[in-house]
Amino acid sequence: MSGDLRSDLIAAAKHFYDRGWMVGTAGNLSARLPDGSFWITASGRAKGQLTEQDFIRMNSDGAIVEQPVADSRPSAETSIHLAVYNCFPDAKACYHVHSIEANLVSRLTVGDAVPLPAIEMLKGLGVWEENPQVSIPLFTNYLEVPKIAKEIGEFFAIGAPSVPALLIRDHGITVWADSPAAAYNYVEIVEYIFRYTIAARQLNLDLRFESRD
Ligand SMILES: CSCCC(=O)C(=O)COP(=O)(O)O
Ligand SMILES: [Zn+2]
Repeated sequence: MSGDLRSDLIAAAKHFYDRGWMVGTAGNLSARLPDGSFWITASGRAKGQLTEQDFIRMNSDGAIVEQPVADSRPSAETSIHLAVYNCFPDAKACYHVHSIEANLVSRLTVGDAVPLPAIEMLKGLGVWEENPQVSIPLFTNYLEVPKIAKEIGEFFAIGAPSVPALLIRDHGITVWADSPAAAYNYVEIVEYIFRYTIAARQLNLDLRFESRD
């Protein structure tokens, strides 16, 4: 049955909603099936109360292949999920949430990449280095979502980022992973790092690495 992944998405959305990251219908989640199609949240649904009827199955060309509720529409940000799946063939889940911290961090950054503090939690995003110097790419939040998706696709066509995540300014994060469980963890880790970044800023902490020499 192709609907099994929806239970993972429902549980994740409920958790993210409870954390305050998917309030007021914000955010969208998708998970990809072995045939390349993916379940994605229908647009405008309350993410803390999803049921299996609140999803639409799309193919890799962006066409609807299964629609449990006739008048539902796929997420307004489906083009971003398509861009991610197109750029990262191993991605099996793509999660997008809106948190206050992500929005604040995007305002603290002038350029097109958010430098991440060199903290242990980076290992959870696959960064196993001494004093890692990594960043999350930051994209402009155009009103026209396909324009955001186009810039994401063009950027990742050049090369994969150090971490499986991106930030859209004044909007929110998107992560991708080889399973729904891993995408869930990536959202939690990125949000932790952003909370850390805001707290460090409030304490006037210098986040650059300092040796004892
Ligand atoms: C108040 S949410 C505004 C739209 C958005 O950014 C979002 O993530 C939810 O859009 P969807 O069409 O997926 O419900
Ligand atoms: Zn959004």
